[in-house]
Amino acid sequence: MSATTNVLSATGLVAGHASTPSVRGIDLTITPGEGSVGVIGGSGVGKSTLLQAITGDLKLRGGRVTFDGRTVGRMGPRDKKRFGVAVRAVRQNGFGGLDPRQTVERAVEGELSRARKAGRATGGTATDVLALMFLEPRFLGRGIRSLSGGERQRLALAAALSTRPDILVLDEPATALDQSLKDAVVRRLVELTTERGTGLLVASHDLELVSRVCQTVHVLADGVFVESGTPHELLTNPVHPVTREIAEALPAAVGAFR
Ligand SMILES: Nc1ncnc2c1ncn2[C@@H]1O[C@H](COP(=O)(O)OP(=O)(O)OP(=O)(O)O)[C@@H](O)[C@H]1O
Repeated sequence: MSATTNVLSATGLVAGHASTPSVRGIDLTITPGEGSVGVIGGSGVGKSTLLQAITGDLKLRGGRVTFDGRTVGRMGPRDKKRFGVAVRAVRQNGFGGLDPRQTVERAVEGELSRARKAGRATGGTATDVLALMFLEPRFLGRGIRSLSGGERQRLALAAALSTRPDILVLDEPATALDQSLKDAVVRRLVELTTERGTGLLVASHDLELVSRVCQTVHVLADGVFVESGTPHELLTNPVHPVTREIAEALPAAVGAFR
């Protein structure tokens, strides 16, 4: 895969659920193999809305989203199918596209089978998929609905990773995890996406997480990007008051990034 294929790009994106759009004039590019992009901002600023708009799950009010040069909202069935496999999203509190009525094993097997049919090299079993996110084989027989929030979050991440997408879009990927699991999950995410050249877009209110995963970070406030930079730049020299507030709220223990 060359660095210029399978690029997901938003230009002048405007989107929202209510009458006033939550996000406006957003420009964003995720290029597989060229580092991860983070969107940081407080509660309700529009992070999930932005991610839904970028993945084609929410109609745009303005602007354009393209994947590999094709406009996402206007794809024919073939391109749409390809897009669905190439760009995987794990929503906040979601099931990662898995059917919550199924057992973990059945859902993961279905996922692997779809990925194989789409020509994605999965080369593993359902047990291997669970191991990606430190879930033991004993979970295979469990119903997805019966999982705890943290188990479900890790299953959704593992399932998305198992299909080897070109781009992974994650909305608050670690909110349900305790600190030690969060550390392990973040390390694994960085390791796998770096090794595979997966483009990663992560939205979170958690600057520590975003700083550890992303090379470029955009600060979202009042629906617009107010500042962008590397995590180090935003932490050491925050310019916008919102960035300053977020940086100052970070525990001193994250001094490695300052
Ligand atoms: N389905 C919906 N219908 C109406 N309004 C919505 C809907 N989903 C989100 N909103 C509103 O859109 C705005 C942006 O919400 P969004 O979920 O994108 O924010 P967020 O930054 O992801 O927040 P959080 O960090 O709390 O999850 C909020 O005012 C929210 O109440």
